[in-house]
Amino acid sequence: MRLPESQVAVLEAASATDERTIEQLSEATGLKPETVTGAAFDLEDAGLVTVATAEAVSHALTAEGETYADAGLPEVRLYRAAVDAGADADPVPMGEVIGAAALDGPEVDIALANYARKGYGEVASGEIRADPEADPEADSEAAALAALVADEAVADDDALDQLVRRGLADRNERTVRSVTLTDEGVTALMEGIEAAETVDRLTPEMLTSGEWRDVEFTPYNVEADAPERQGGKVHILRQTAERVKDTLVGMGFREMDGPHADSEFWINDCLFMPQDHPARTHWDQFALDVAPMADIPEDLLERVRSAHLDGVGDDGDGYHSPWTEEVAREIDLRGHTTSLSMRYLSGHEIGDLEPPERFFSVEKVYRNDTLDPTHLLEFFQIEGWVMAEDLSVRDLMGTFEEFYEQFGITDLQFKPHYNPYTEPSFELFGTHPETGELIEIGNSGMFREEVLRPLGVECDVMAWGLALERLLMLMYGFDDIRDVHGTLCDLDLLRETEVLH
Ligand SMILES: N[C@@H](Cc1ccccc1)C(=O)O
Repeated sequence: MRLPESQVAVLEAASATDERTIEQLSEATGLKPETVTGAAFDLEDAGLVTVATAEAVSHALTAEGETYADAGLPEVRLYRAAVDAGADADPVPMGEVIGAAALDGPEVDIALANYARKGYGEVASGEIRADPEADPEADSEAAALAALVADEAVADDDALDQLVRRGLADRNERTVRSVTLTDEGVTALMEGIEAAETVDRLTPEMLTSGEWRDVEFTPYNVEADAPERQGGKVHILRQTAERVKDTLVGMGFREMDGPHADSEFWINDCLFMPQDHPARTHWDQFALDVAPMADIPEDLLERVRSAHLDGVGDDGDGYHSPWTEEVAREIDLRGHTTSLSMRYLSGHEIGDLEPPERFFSVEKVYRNDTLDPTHLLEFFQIEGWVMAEDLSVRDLMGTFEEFYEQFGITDLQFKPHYNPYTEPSFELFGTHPETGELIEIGNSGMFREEVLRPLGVECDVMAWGLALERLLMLMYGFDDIRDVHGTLCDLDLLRETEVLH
């Protein structure tokens, strides 16, 4: 029988009586594990070996686990310190024992929670008691921890599970394949096997010398285990942002850009947000301690000031509240990209605009929110507006329906809303594909006269700010935005999520 060299090597290293793992065979033959796996599968196809598959579980200490392996589990340290302080006879003040146990920060809570659970004693009204019968030497979690450090097998599954639950160890699973010779394999070996020299890659030398004509090529085995390679790829949020941009360009929009740190004038004042109104802090913007903005167009500044103080039009009315240029010139990180819409609509960005016009941006905004599954301190807003004669709310709704449909979202819901700068205003909602919950995906409306007049716009403008991350949640079913970006992101999720087209 003639077989490729690698198969001959594996066959010779395998045994009819003992299972040999791919790892062992790789060591015995000097071949790479993936080559051995490929050869083993080919030999199995030829009936010469069997390949068995098993899941092997192993545990490795986390950094926290390593710390406790050195210093001792917090609850054990607490018990020892309590006994030293005499708490096995009479209760002792907590503070004293915690100090003596050298427990610090979160370790205190960890120690207390596990102290009671393991029956080391109890803590009540600031005093600690230690059960004289308890034996820290018999602590099964401490024993499992010590065994893991020493690289020894741990038989106590409950203790291991508990370490994993406490975040002190990680559980790893991997597939282990083992090879055994079949009767045919043994016979073939006894009859003698000739190694056919095979070639696994074509080289330029083989081509020039003509040697390629005579060699035997190793067949590809696409099922062979191979090391996983993580190539770089464009972040899913960025991919979606690009798709949103393409979609809006396809709908006839042009892109706006502008400063992330901008004056309150463009962020708030142009939007008819009174300077002393909670709406100004409602954005909870990040204020920057930098020089105020000097170059605000004087005529526009004056018109905006007058809109705030006296209102717009004959029967207009202002806010009757203080308005100062100083506040208007202060710099914040923008809490929305509506600042860009103001810059463009004012004519100061790319000159005066004639209706109809459509603009958008997909850009970062910053808000001092509390982090939770649907909020980050920075996120991407899909800003947009349409300037035209005689726009109605139906145009606004129709535009959203057309836009979201491109992303497979067809169940939009609208809720009346209030913004100081639009009338009427609507919030948009979509249904989360996994949880079925309605989630807010955007805010919109028709800019009011008090916004448009000072900007010098004489026709209607409908506008919106949509959250890119929320769109992503509806498209992919993500339920925690912190998995997708920011410091807590889930790299495996990002690597494995298939891109939707
Ligand atoms: N600025 C609003 C969005 C919006 C833009 C334009 C008009 C209406 C609403 C927000 O951040 O929520």
